[in-house]
Amino acid sequence: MSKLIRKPLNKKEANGISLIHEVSEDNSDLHYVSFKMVDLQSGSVYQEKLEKLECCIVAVTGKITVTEGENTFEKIGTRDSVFEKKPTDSVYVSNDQTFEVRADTSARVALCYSPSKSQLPTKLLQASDLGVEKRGEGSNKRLVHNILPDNDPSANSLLVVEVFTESGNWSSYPPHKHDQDNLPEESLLEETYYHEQDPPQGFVFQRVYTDDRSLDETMTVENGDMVIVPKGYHPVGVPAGYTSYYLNVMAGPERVWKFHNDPDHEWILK
Ligand SMILES: O=C(O)C[C@@H](O)[C@H](O)C(=O)CO
Repeated sequence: MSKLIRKPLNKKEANGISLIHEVSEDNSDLHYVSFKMVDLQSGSVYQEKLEKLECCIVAVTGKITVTEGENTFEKIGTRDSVFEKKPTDSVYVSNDQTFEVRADTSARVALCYSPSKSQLPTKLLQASDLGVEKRGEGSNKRLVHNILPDNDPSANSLLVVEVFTESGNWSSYPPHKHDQDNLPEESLLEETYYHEQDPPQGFVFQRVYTDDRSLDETMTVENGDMVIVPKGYHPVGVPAGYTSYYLNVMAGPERVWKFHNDPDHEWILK
């Protein structure tokens, strides 16, 4: 199996917490992005003290109460399934802060991390304030919820977005990459994908490849899998009958999303 794909851990920890995914510098080739997905039983509490990292706490499903110092955001979260396609609530917590996530209902919570040295205010990223985009045309259409886009100054290095791609469509397509620290031409952003499909027995195909094909992995990605994109193009194809969801986390030396399309396939945009 490719070292870029991760199957759910489903590791039951203490007090009603299950670790679904943990991606970090210790177990991947990533240096900027790290990620945890946890399931919380109703009433359970997840606590963490951040060092020189910032964190976007995404209420993927269910309702949670997030506390950091004097800040309390009660019963946030908007959906029982991502496939309700409603934007959801998140909370930004900066470096050197300690936060707590209490599950008001059973909840799946994404913890999206990247480097941060200059502390910014803790902030609720309210669902109703998120930018929603309908991108693409033909069989290249997708729906994008911008949770922490690069034009939102709430974070130092973190970018978070979720994408819905319907039956028979492609996304992250035409294939693009952002693996060169060469602004204004291209930015260097590592990326992770947390995938779900509806109905859940579905799968999508994702290819991660470089111009010189020194990296060229095509993966069958199933419900709950993660894909790690340290570099290269990373298109996703969705078979007929299924809807794809993925949550992207990106980070790099500059908080700018400036991608470069694969010149072999850019013609489809014309
Ligand atoms: O536009 C899309 O299809 C989503 C992708 O841009 C995805 O968020 C990504 O690959 C970001 O680099």
